[in-house]
Amino acid sequence: MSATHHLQSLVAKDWHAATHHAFTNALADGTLSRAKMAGYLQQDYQFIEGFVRLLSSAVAHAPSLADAVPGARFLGQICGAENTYFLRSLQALDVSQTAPPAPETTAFQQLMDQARHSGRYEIMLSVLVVAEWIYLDWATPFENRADELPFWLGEWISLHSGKDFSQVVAYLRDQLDHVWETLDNDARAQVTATFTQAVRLERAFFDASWAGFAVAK
Ligand SMILES: Cc1ncc(CN)c(N)n1
Repeated sequence: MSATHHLQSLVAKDWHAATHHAFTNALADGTLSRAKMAGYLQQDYQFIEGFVRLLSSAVAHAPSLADAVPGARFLGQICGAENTYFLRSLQALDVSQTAPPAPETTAFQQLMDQARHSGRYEIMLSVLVVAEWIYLDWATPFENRADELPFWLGEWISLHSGKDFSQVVAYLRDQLDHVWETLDNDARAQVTATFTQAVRLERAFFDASWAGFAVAK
């Protein structure tokens, strides 16, 4: 079993809850209210800011240029198509680009900052793998529905499914699988704790999104 499958197996319950969530089910069948999607996007746009800094740091810590290039390409995708998606969606939903951070957002920002400041590639990867793999898992079964939905729902599925995004997740997992082999038991325990916490926070973020974040006009 690969290291990343082993880590996933340790948090199977939270993983399943985060990838089969009422929020994403409603998003994919088009029944998610505009207000819930708007609240989610306002919070998630703040998550993206920390994510970009974390991914940039992981690119800087990659052991070789070959290991860095797919991460740098993904950074371009987040800062390009994904950033534009947020701005277009928030505008279409007629809400502000900014909102006070919810506790679930702050918790994620703190974990990402901690991972970035650790200066350790494997800790950065632990958060990145969880964040992208969970999204690939929930979005992939809905890939064929994206075109029938309003763009602020459909494009969120398209951005997190398909061949290119699967390759991003495969790359991040491969990086973590390789570095895991070089780690001693203490370092593995720290990766496990970070991975576990990231999965918990993903689940909590969807729980709060489904309950409904306050929407800033
Ligand atoms: C909270 C969260 N986790 C992951 C992703 C996937 N990029 C996201 N947009 N937001």
